[in-house]
Amino acid sequence: MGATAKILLLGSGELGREFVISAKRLGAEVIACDSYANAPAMQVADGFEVFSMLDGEALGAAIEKHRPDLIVPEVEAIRTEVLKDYEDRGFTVVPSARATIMTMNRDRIREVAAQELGLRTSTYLYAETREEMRAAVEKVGLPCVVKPVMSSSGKGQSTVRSADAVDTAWDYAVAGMRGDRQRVIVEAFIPFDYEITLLTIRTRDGVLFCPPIGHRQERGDYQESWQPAAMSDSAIHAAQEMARAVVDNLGGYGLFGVEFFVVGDTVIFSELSPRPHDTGMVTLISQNLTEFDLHARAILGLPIPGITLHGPSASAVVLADRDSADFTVSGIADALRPAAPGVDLDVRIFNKPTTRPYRRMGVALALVRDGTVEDARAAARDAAAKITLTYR
Ligand SMILES: Nc1ncnc2c1ncn2[C@@H]1O[C@H](COP(=O)(O)OP(=O)(O)OP(=O)(O)O)[C@@H](O)[C@H]1O
Ligand SMILES: NCC(=O)N[C@@H]1O[C@H](COP(=O)([O-])[O-])[C@@H](O)[C@H]1O
Ligand SMILES: [Mg+2]
Repeated sequence: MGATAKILLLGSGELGREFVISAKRLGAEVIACDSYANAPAMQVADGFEVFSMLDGEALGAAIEKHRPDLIVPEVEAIRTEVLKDYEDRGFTVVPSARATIMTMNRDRIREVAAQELGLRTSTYLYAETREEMRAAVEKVGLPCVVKPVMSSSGKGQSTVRSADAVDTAWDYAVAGMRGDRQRVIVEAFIPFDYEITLLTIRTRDGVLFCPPIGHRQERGDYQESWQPAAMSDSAIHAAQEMARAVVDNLGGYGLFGVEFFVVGDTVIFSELSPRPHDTGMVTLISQNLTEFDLHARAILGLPIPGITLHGPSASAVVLADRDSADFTVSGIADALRPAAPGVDLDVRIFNKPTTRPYRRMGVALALVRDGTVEDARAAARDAAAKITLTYR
């Protein structure tokens, strides 16, 4: 086929879909994998495979069948030991098998950040039983945040505000955890002023940063994001140095979404994704190169001469509210009509085959040429509100 590189994409959601488009524009061939057919990235890829990424045998079989130049994880939940195995046999895992193992397990990345690198994090303890969790909550203090060590997008996460809530939080964490380790992290609740994602790109020519992205989360899941987040120079510098330390420790090439809480001028490391981040979808309108373009260039060894911001920008999510396999999406024309001049609007509709409560089905994007980040946030929220899901 004469492709520049053959990529096996592990996970085929909305982030994968945009990544496939970016990689294909640079001549790559992409085989998209996920646990269900017709996933968003499969719809735009060269080929697809349907299997659970947690099934080590099926994962190995897909790697053997396609013999990709690059294995690119798109979700956290992957049988990562298999990736390590194939890396040892000479395959390239993006950014590295170790990075996928460390970040899939909150306790492992926390140990690297807090113990090995000495970065500031929330106070934390681990627990493997209800009783241990009760003791951990007492030591860490109230309020605190409880999360399964293996989970993402807020699954199994809750905030404990009183001692009576310990049982409910434990049960919720156990129900929301994935993988075979019944273990939670109990973190002191950080009353942050704001939180950011710092998109950090590790390339052969060094480490690059995008302007910081602010975001708002509900139920541990992102609702809106904006760029640039207003931050002091010293806070940006502190976040960049922490992000650099973490990505250099993890190694490999690619884009990482490094999450921080900010209190005054104090920057606290939270966690990171060794791949494009959901809050980074704002870069689909805000930058000359999107986070997906940057990931593709970094892993293909292509130059990134500069990252420029077009102006204050924002993204706002479109969520479903029930389970359905028969629904339509409408209102796109209204969503794309700006209420004011000087505002660019766009949408991404993911075409997921089914809905479920709070499932992200699309995102609205806004860029204001002559205005503020607040204007961009309002424009993105208004556009998202115009998109409706009708269930049949
Ligand atoms: N210790 C904490 N104090 C205050 N808020 C917190 C704390 N930990 C998490 N949160 C809130 O919950 C959100 C989700 O937490 P976190 O990023 O750890 O979960 P996640 O499941 O990995 O999410 P994702 O996979 O979407 O990144 C954070 O962005 C923040 O808003
Ligand atoms: N915070 C991680 C994240 O945003 N991941 C993105 O969501 C998809 C899963 O969506 P689904 O649960 O709707 O299938 C993943 O495939 C990825 O694109
Ligand atoms: Mg997070």
